[in-house]
Amino acid sequence: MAYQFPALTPEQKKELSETAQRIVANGKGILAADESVGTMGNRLQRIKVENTEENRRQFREILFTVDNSINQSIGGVILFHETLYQKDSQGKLFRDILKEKGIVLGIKLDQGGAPLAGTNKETTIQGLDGLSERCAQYKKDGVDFGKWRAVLRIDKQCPSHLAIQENANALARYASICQQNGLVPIVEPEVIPDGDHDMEHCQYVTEKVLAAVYKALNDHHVYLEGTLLKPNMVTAGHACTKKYTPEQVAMATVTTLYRTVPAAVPGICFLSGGMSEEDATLNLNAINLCPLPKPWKLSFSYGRALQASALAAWGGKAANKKATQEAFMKRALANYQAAKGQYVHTGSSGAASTQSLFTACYTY
Ligand SMILES: O=P(O)(O)OC[C@@]1(O)O[C@H](CO)[C@@H](O)[C@@H]1O
Repeated sequence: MAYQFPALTPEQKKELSETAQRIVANGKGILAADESVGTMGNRLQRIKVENTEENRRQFREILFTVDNSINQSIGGVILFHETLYQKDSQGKLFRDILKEKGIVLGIKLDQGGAPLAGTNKETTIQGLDGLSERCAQYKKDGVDFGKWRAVLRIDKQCPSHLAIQENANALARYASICQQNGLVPIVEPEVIPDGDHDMEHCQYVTEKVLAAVYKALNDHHVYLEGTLLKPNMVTAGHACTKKYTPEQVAMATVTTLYRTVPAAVPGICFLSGGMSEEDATLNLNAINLCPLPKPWKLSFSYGRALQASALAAWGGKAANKKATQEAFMKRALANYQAAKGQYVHTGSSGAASTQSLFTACYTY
């Protein structure tokens, strides 16, 4: 079939693929600091801090003003709309602080779930209306990548064929719109860990979901070299009684990716999905040591697993800035090492780093 209507110019493709590669270069990963106001409220509630714009700003200021050497382990930061336009206490925009560190700016573009009628409470994700205009504005404001999270659940009759197809199509449409506006799309189809299913069942479902996503991306003429994938690791459900080692998780995860994700994709940055900080690091390390072909960079785009210790150390008090930054830096460094398969667990982790960060039905 002749290719008569190219979607992107060679210059656009070059920019997109260079940006994607930069984010995951040399063991770097992503800090997912794009919690919506509601999600951030849940995080702050755990440490008994009120969910005000000022408190959200203060915590994020502490993270973003960490030592410049953070740029060795963090290649990109995903922001929520509010944060992109916030400033530090000296009046400097967060986005300028991050850019000066050489960190690529990303933005959450999805706008929450809507029910798919006739299914077992499944959803599709909203945010396609006006997306092109939003992307164009964000690009002007210094953003170079986007994120869209679709949620799939394992349950009776779930995920349904409809939910898989509908979410794959929305992800592909979003990815195409991002690329038209010069943003690298992070494609995030998350199979959430709710349920008592075993790891093998998660593998079966994740393979079906990813295969549908890559078919849809191809149908929408998405340039894979200018994308990043943000998948779940293949794990047992949170309530499953059978336990699996990081090596078993790694084998199931890489097998799944090898069967479904084209080698043209430069990087796969896992979400942490409620794993403890330490488990997320150990699993990523095992994934990078897995003896299967791995044509992509295998890195992280963690929200909870990069911020839990830092949030606990902060506790809403400015006086805890140093301890908060140390906790964040420690996790960033550990995951950078894991992205190279060089993490060595020392056994000196704090209590917060081994605590499960699971939230039931984590759908927003
Ligand atoms: O699973 P984690 O690593 O905590 O977060 C993954 C993530 O995609 O889900 C959150 C909710 O959309 C976002 O804040 C974040 O980017």
